[in-house]
Amino acid sequence: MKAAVITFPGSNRDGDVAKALKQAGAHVAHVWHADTSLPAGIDLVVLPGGFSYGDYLRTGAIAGRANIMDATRAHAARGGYVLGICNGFQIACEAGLLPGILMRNAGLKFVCRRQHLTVERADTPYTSTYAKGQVINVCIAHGEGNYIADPETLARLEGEGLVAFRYADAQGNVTADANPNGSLNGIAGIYSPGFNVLGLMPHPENLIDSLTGGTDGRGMFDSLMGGKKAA
Ligand SMILES: NC(=O)CC[C@H](N)C(=O)O
Repeated sequence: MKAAVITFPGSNRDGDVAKALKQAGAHVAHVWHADTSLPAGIDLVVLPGGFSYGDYLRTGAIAGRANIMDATRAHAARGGYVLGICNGFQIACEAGLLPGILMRNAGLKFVCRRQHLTVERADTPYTSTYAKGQVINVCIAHGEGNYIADPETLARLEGEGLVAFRYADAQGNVTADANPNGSLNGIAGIYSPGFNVLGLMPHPENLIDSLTGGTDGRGMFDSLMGGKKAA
């Protein structure tokens, strides 16, 4: 698989996600946000985490209008994979790749901690190495992860099974206490209707090595590479 990792001014997890992709067996190209086209033969576009444009205006709002986003939208419209992680999820929403928006955390504080998630379904290109309902332990680091959508959009996401992950406790209970940011229905990530676009606030790219926190994030990259089981 060929992946393009986009770097925006203020991206800071582009190197991390490139490492995770390479570990899973992907070929990785680095692409600057001001470029107007993607390298030939790209299967996956990654919008990485960070603080594009210092989170000014609204987080992701300026990056969502970068030159490369036209090519990214065209790639998604062709059914190509787009993975937006944290700031990348915010950018994907601002660019119209995914519905809804990420608001300031309900507690108005930046939250950096370990977090359990439920894997809502295991029949998608991003989750085939997980089990449905599996509880994974990853990390979060964001100030604006409070997922909001209008009631019709939320009902559609739920009705069409487009919620990818929810914030949960260690037992997999989706409770207000386990919700770090106030997201509606505990939503931590969502898919596009074709399951080719995934946006999520947690950082799977930082859970790929048992020496540094665990491997619960590896499955997402292994799934994309064709579903081999995470080691
Ligand atoms: N780690 C990140 O990507 C942070 C995302 C964003 N800048 C926020 O704080 O909400």
